Amino acid sequence: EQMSTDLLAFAADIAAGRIRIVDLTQTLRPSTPVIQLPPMFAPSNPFRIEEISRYDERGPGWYWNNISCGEHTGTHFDAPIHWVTGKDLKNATTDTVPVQRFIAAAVVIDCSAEAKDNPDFLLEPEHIHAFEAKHGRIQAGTWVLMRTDWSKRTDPVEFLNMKQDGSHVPGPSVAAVTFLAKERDVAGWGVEAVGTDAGQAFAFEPAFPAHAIMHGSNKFGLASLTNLDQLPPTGTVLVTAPLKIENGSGSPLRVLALVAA
Ligand SMILES: O=C(O)C(=O)c1ccccc1S
Ligand SMILES: [Mn+2]
Repeated sequence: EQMSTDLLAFAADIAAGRIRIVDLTQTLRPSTPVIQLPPMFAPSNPFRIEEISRYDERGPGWYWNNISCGEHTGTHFDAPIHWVTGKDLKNATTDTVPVQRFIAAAVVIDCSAEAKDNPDFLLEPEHIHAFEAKHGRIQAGTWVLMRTDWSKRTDPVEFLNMKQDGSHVPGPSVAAVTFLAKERDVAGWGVEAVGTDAGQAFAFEPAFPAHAIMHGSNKFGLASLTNLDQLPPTGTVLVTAPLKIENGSGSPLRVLALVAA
């Protein structure tokens, strides 16, 4: 097929605001919530930033910091190698996934009303069918983003919503993940919550289906997204390039959405 885009005209459209860039990234700071696992499992470290110098005796002409955090912190990318189901896949780490896969179309399924009433709301195939009836079939290689407005919960306690029996945050059912991975061959699955699976997904079969099935099918995850309410249901192009960490399972990243103005 002939290339359909004049790249310089595309750049001019961005500069002129004819293409809007929406930042889907949460600001990364020490208070950024990280996934809460049961105490028997090793935890992910929170984000840390320590000043090296700030135009002072430690470095008169410059300001810089040391930073550290788990790969799965804040708005982050899940590579297929992250889950045991993807452990034998080729080109499945952050440094080996073909970069062609880091720019792709996206659709947004709005579940904000349902999630407002029920923190344990699960996206089911019926919701996907209703979306497609209205907006057309989800094309192969497209990201599917679940809008829940969960990122509006700026208090980390509210955002994690931990109770005695674990976290209560929305996500996809096993059937929905299976449909998206197997019947629609999507690029990956993205959410606003701290992780791509629902808070109670440890009890699903298979457990953590958005990880087990998406990564086992060589697909990606995006977690802790924000501003999905600024995107149309279809027509967005996402830029999702993680840090090129050798053998990395994921990384914090800046997720940019390109939308026709
Ligand atoms: O990938 C993640 O950030 C994530 O959600 C996760 C990470 C490790 C273990 C379980 C989960 S559920
Ligand atoms: Mn992750």
